[in-house]
Amino acid sequence: MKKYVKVVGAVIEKDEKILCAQRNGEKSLPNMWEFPGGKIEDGELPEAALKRELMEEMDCEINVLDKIVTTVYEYDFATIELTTYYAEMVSDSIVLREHQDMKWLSRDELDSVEWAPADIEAIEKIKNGI
Ligand SMILES: Nc1nc2c([nH]c(=O)n2[C@H]2C[C@H](O)[C@@H](COP(=O)(O)OP(=O)(O)OP(=O)(O)O)O2)c(=O)[nH]1
Repeated sequence: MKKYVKVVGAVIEKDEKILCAQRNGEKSLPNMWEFPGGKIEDGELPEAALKRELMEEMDCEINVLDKIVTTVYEYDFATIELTTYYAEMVSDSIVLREHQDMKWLSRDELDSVEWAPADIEAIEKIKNGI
């Protein structure tokens, strides 16, 4: 059976723009865009996992706000359960430690990059202001 992996993603909004991060070319889903975050460890609360991942990946402290949606998506390499949360930055800067690029996009611009398929449901909700 395929691996079932629980993942959290942060939808960080600042000045009406949303932080979008581009995956590394050597990883699964190469060059695709996603929300920063990652796998929940055993016994970890989703919100704590999100704060930890943002520190590890972007050297960025966040406050986790409302949950957006949980989507289960079956890739060929794993089944991913992605839960997205709105979040706000506490730190005022970002250091890209794992992603190859980042962009701040308005809701209207979100379709201008190629999102990981598991993210599409969240993108639709965000575009509709949910
Ligand atoms: N962080 C994050 N991961 C996502 C999103 N959408 C999506 O399909 N994923 C997938 C990519 C990865 O397979 C997995 C998250 O794993 P990870 O971030 O901890 O680890 P990773 O990039 O090294 O992934 P992997 O190469 O081990 O598969 O979830 C998203 O919006 N944010």
